[in-house]
Amino acid sequence: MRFKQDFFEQLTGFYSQVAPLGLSNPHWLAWSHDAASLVGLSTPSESLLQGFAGNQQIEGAAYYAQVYSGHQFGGYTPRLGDGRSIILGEALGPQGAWDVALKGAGPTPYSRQGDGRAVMRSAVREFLVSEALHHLGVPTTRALAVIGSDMPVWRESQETAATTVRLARSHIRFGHFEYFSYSEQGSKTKLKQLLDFTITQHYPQFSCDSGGYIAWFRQVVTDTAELIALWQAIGFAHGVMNTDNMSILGESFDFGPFAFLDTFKEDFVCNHSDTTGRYAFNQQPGIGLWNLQQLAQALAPVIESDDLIDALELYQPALVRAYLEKMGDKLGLPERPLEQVGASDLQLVGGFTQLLEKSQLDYTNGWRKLGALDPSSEHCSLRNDFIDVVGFDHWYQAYRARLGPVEDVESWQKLRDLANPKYILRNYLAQEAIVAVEEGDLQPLQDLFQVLQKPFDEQVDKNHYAKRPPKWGQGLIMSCSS
Ligand SMILES: Nc1ncnc2c1ncn2[C@@H]1O[C@H](COP(=O)(O)OP(=O)(O)OP(=O)(O)O)[C@@H](O)[C@H]1O
Repeated sequence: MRFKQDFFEQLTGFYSQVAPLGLSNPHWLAWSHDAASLVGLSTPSESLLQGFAGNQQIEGAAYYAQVYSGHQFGGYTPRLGDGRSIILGEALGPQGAWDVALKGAGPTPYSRQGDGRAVMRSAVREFLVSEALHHLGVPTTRALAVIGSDMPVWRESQETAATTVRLARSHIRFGHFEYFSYSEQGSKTKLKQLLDFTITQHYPQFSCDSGGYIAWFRQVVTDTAELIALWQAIGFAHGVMNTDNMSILGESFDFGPFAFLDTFKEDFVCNHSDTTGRYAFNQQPGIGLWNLQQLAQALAPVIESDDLIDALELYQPALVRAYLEKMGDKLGLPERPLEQVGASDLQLVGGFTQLLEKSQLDYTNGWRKLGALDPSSEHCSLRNDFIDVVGFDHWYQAYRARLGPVEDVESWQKLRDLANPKYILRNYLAQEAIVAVEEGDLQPLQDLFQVLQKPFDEQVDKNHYAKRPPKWGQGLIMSCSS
């Protein structure tokens, strides 16, 4: 790997240098060839293993933990920072540079009471979901590998430590801006420095002046809206949308108790600690805006408030536009100007998801089946899946009216398969793979990973990966202690 160290060299005072503690008896648990190629790597090697485990220095790496703060469950925590993640620098790849971070590499000055470690199950989950989301077409941080070890770590019981090697185009979070806005006692210097760095590195189309700043913020607002629209379309619940978990680049970031919806439930909560449902599935769009409002407040010392407020107005329309575009693809609707069909298309989408919810049907499979039907036929085979058959008939009538004539049904169905994935990372599948890893068998993890890399394809002999959870896995919520 070849590194540049722009963050490290240009933003002194925004991080602490820290050495990883190392892992005993490290071994590869997972490796993503696709992610590895982004930083010019092809195959795993012993020296990479020892390097990523923190047992050996990696040439050119700087080893630092960034400082940031953030709103957690609505309350402001003035100082967070990378408590268990050490960044090596920006690795140069064929399509640009990627931050490489060792998540779970040991304590840092920001660890507070934590041990700086990640347990195997959470490292494997982060690996799988990062790569799964990427292959579903959702912007996300990537995962290059997971290193396991025999090092004991205590959570609710004894587990083993592991490290996820994370790639991110940037690790800058909303919380970085909050930290440098609120902790510098009125000095705008660092906030401006961070803003200029972000723009120069990641938004070269904008200038580092007042016009460029507001153009940049407008872009952040729409990028965030579009990301959340994709989550809603694909049925992904993040679970902990704190502002320190929001990437400034609008990528999915920091995976804890996340879940893809199985049985559709609009207000599904995937996080045990979220007792009020703040981060419920149907709250995500509103929370995205709330988080942007916090970011705007942090930026107020350097961008005019009126401009920030105007930019926030872009959020709702951008989200609706992106959501309707995605759902229109799922439904196969012919394109029409949004002003004409926006409201009725939203009703059509809502009508279908309500039917799914009433009949407790699976979100992903429900859409996949819809895309496989013959819309030229008045009789829909799908109707028997629904309890509310009359409701379904009404909906189907409205759907066909909006669709209009479909000439080539086969091509129409093929296009639907590209919009309605067959394979998602169901919690029970992740759990089965994790249990196998605990028992020393890596095959189920590798097989699952293989399937998730082609989520839209019909894969021979892989139908069981598309099945709804067995009883033990229904509504499975993962532990938050990671
Ligand atoms: N075991 C741990 N030891 C030290 N710090 C921790 C530990 N677990 C979480 N933290 C810190 O607590 C804060 C909130 O944790 P959160 O789970 O949101 O992040 P994370 O998953 O650890 O890291 P990231 O946001 O980089 O993916 C972060 O500052 C994080 O570094």
